[in-house]
Order: sequence, then C-alpha cells, then structure tokens
Amino acid sequence: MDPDLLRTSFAVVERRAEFAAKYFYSHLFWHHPDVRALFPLDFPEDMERQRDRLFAALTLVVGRLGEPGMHEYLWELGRDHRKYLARPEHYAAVGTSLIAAFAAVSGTAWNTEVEKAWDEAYAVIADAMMDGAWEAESRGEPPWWDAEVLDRTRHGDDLAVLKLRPHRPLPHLPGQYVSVNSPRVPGVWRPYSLANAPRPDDTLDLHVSLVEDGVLSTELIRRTRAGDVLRLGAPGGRLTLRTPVERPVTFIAAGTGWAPVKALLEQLAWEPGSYDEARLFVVARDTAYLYDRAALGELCTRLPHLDVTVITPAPGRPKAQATGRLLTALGNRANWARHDVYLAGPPRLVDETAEVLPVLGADPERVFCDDLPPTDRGQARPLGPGEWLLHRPRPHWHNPSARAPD
Ligand SMILES: NC(=O)C1=CN([C@@H]2O[C@H](COP(=O)(O)OP(=O)(O)OC[C@H]3O[C@@H](n4cnc5c(N)ncnc54)[C@H](O)[C@@H]3O)[C@@H](O)[C@H]2O)C=CC1
Repeated sequence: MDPDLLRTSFAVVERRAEFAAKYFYSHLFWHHPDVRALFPLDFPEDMERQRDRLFAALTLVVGRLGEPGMHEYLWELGRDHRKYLARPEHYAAVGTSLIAAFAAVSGTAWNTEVEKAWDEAYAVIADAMMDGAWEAESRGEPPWWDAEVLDRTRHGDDLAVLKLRPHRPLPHLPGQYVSVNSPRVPGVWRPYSLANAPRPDDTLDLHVSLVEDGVLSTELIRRTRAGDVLRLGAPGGRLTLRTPVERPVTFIAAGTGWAPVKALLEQLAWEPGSYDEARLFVVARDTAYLYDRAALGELCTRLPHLDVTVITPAPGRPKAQATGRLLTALGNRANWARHDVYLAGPPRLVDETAEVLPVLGADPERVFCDDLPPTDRGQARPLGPGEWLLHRPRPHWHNPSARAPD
C-alpha cells in the first residue's frame, strides 16, 4: 500500500466529490439493486448526508491508514455495520463501485498503479471491518439491541432525556456512544452518547437536542413516548476514561455533550485514582439549557474536589459566543501539560478547543474526543480581532452571471 499515492489520488477525487459520490451510488445501485435497501430512501436530506459521510469517512481513513488506532476504528465500524445487515458480498460490491467512481472522475490522473494502490487499500479497510463483524457475531453479539422507552423528559421545546431499557443488556463503557434508529424513521441512524455509566438494572439514558430539519431528533423529542421501541447499534468511540486515573483531569461538556461527560464523571466517582486535580467546564447556549443541574449537584457531592465552571454567552449574544468565553477561561488556567482532557459537544466547539489546548500546553495525545459528523448548521462564532488577522474569512465573491444586465 502506498499512502502518498493514495493521498494524492484522493485529492483529485475530492475536488469532484459531488460527482464521484453520485457516480458511486448510481453504479452500486445499478449493479446491485439489493444494496439499495441498506441506504435510507425516503429522506433526500439523508441521501445528502450519506454522500457527505462517505467522503468524510474516506478522508479520515485515507489520512490515517496505517496509523495506530486505525485498525480498531475500522473493526468497530464493521461491528456496527452489522445493524445494516452488511454481508461480505456487500463489501465487495461497494469496493468495485468506489473504484469505478474514482476512475471515472480522475481522468488522466488514474492509471494502473493508482488503481492497484486503491485495490489494496480497500482490501485492508474491508478486511478490518469484516473482522470486526465476524468477531462480534462469533461471540453471540446481536447486530442491534431493541430498547423500550421507559420515560421521556422534555426540557423546553428542543431537548429531551430518554430513559431506555434494552431487551438484553448492552455492555458499554462510560463515555461511549451508540447509533440510534426509530422504526418510525426507517433507515436513519444517528450517534448518541450514552449518558450513564453501566447500571445494575441495565437502563440507559440518551440526551437529545433538536437539530433543525433533523428527522430523528424531531421524532425522539416530539413524538417518541414511553412504550415505544428504539433500535441501538453497537457501542463505540474514543471518549473513555484512561484508567487508572493518575494524571489531573479536565472535562469539557457543551450542550448535550454533557451526556458522555456525565457518564465519565459517574465512573470517576467510583474509580480509585491518584490524581490531584479535576476540572469541569460546562458550556450551554443559555442558562435555560443547563438542563441537568440536579445531577450535576449530586456529582459534585460525590466528587468534592471537582472544580466546576459554568459558561454561557452574555445575555442576548449568540450561543457560539460561549465558545469564545470557554477558550478565555481555559487560557486562565495553568498546568495543561499535566492534564488529561475529555471533550464533548458540537463539532465546531470540539475542533476549536482541541486546536487551542496544545497552544496552552496540553499534550495533543492526551486530549480525547469523538470524531462526530457535524449536526449543527448554525453560523460559526464571530472571530475575535486576533483570530481575524490570522484566519481571515473567505471573501464572498460576487457571481458575475447573477448581475443585472447593464
Ligand atoms: N461525544 C460527543 O462529543 C457528543 C457530541 N454531541 C454533539 O453536541 C452537539 C449538541 O448540540 P446542542 O446541545 O444543541 O448544543 P448547542 O447548540 O446548545 O451548543 C452548546 C454550546 O456549544 C457551542 N457551539 C454551538 N455551535 C457552535 C458553533 N457553530 N461554533 C462554535 N461553538 C458552537 C456554543 O458554546 C454553545 O453555547 C451536537 O452537535 C451533538 O452532535 C452530543 C453528545 C455527545
């Protein structure tokens, strides 16, 4: 496998990503109409997301092939793909269509050497995924877990906490997430962090925030009731407590990113550790969205040394202003080089914070977060004067063809 050749040839494909994705799906569905059932059909929004996801996943894999942790990631992905009833023949079909699409959009940049590199890379990816699926199957793990909704607590119009009881126990680590599907929104799966450490009664909590035009979040917040049954995929993710906890720890939770952090704090409360400092930053779009204050208070009693900072935007300011305030608050703290940092929340906040922490002295290898697909469509935080200089936003070019005739 030649990583440089893969990266340079993928850069050509990425420039025509839209066309490549259309070609890929048309090729796949034409040659294997049976595979169509594995992809969501009814929601155009979802076909688009699927396209974005395909390229986001490929970019991640191509950028990190051969890196430590990549095999595990693919293994987990394959285990999770059992929920789509993905079989070895589907992996072969996807590989053929992907390479056909890459060849179609690459023009003269495509040759036998590039094709060989992609054939080999795809074989590595598919083998790792099929290993994950096979291992899960051989230990008797179900392809998904059905879970009954025991309770749904609404917090305002756009937030809900669901309590679920899986029909069979779903073993997980605090901080992990699962993908969730409702039979009323067929084919649509979204990742949600489990908001609790494992409990003796095996119940699970999900914290759901409304995503504008999001079919599943709307379903879960507005229509799902006690007695409904949801479907959960295999748990996964990197946001798990590194134990034994011997270094100081910082948790940063924004919005419903509070869910995995809550689970991690529950674990910290019973995990023996030799750390001497624990910090928690809770960021919310306004005080009304600090929806779990009672649980936070309880955790503070169980973790008396936990230093808590709550951050919201100034009254009347946009929600993303809280991210600027968070970055300032982080800058006012010391000892980052010693801290393990666990970070959860909207992807833009996670990206910005993960970029700033090493500048403050944190070890990037000790900053833990999930790679989640973006769900928010809001505007980015307005740039501060220093950032404006460093990252001037792209100009909005006029479209000459839209100009009125002289
Ligand atoms: N494991 C994880 O990392 C988890 C991540 N999430 C993600 O967290 C988000 C939760 O959404 P909500 O609760 O509605 O959060 P929210 O929209 O209320 O935002 C909370 C805070 O995040 C920051 N923020 C939001 N959008 C931003 C932007 N565009 N740029 C910079 N900062 C921004 C702001 O400080 C805001 O006050 C979802 O995107 C979800 O996917 C949720 C659970 C777990």
